[in-house]
Amino acid sequence: MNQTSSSRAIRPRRSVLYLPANNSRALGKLQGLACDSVIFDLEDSVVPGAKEEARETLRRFFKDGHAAALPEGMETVIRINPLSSPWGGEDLLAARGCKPDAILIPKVDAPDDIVAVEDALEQTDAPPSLRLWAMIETPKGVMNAGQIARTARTDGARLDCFITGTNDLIKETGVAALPGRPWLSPWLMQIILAARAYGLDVLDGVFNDFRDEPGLADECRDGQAMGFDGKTLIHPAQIETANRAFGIAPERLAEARRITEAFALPDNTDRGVISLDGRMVERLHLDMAERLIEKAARIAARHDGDKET
Ligand SMILES: CC(C)(COP(=O)(O)OP(=O)(O)OC[C@H]1O[C@@H](n2cnc3c(N)ncnc32)[C@H](O)[C@@H]1OP(=O)(O)O)[C@@H](O)C(=O)NCCC(=O)NCCSC(=O)C[C@H](O)C(=O)O
Ligand SMILES: [Mg+2]
Repeated sequence: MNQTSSSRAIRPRRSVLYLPANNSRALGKLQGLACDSVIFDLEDSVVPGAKEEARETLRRFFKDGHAAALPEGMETVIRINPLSSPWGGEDLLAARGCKPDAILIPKVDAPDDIVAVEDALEQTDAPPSLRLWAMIETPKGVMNAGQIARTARTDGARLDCFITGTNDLIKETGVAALPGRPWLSPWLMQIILAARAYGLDVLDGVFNDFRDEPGLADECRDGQAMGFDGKTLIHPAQIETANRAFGIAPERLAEARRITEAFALPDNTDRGVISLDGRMVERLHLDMAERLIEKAARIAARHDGDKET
């Protein structure tokens, strides 16, 4: 069955932090961070000569229980190198052995790149709960985004989330990296549309200037308005800004509650459309309000978990 954006699982992915898998100091910091997800990177932040060391550091991190001890609800993702690269096969085996929540495939050009990883995982009896995330960051990836997202419809599919790789897209296309992303945005919107057509989450690319908080806040605001679920990050200093931008403001939550309460009134239970404060409100708005309330509850649960640790 096709999963639509209103039926997909709700999982806060406001702030998704990359961390080079061979950076032990950064790994040691994770426990105290409030990001919703972490991506342990074996790809671009690790030079070829350090790939094996990075895999080994990651294996130990998971084996010694450090991943299990992360704050409740923090999702763990491992970014492997492409299967077509000299490191991809070993990375996939190492990632599978770590048992993260998801494996992130970079530079996905076409559906076959997802299918190849799914097939390889089948050989290892990977549990059905292991998800796949895909980076859309090449011209072909953008052009084929709909077909790639469509693989999520097949039986046993693992694809769950797209990430836009804006640095690679800028490199591959020569598009200007300007504030407000005027030329990049049409491609980002295309990726968002493809993800939504098949019920996937979709995350915005990184903001490289990690000391420019106002710049990050602007880009997060734009990303949220474009429809992204959250932002990928490179530095702990960026987490709070992303959590705020992709979180749920009290006014939005209050409005959602008013919509659910209005539809629950005896006069309105059988009505498809009602009037609220001079505005038309339909059942699709009720669906949106219910999802927003559930998402707010999941975010609150994340923070309760943070307090306990
Ligand atoms: C960008 C950095 C290299 C900056 O590092 P550094 O100069 O060490 O920063 P600070 O001195 O300000 O760090 C302060 C402390 O915070 C820890 N730290 C830094 N970054 C992280 C992190 N990502 N996760 C956890 N902890 C972190 C430092 O260890 C310091 O701690 P301490 O020493 O105890 O004081 C660095 O931030 C970094 O490496 N970031 C991640 C880079 C990365 O993963 N890049 C690849 C993913 S982005 C990408 O590929 C985009 C995509 O594919 C595309 O195409 O767009
Ligand atoms: Mg990239």
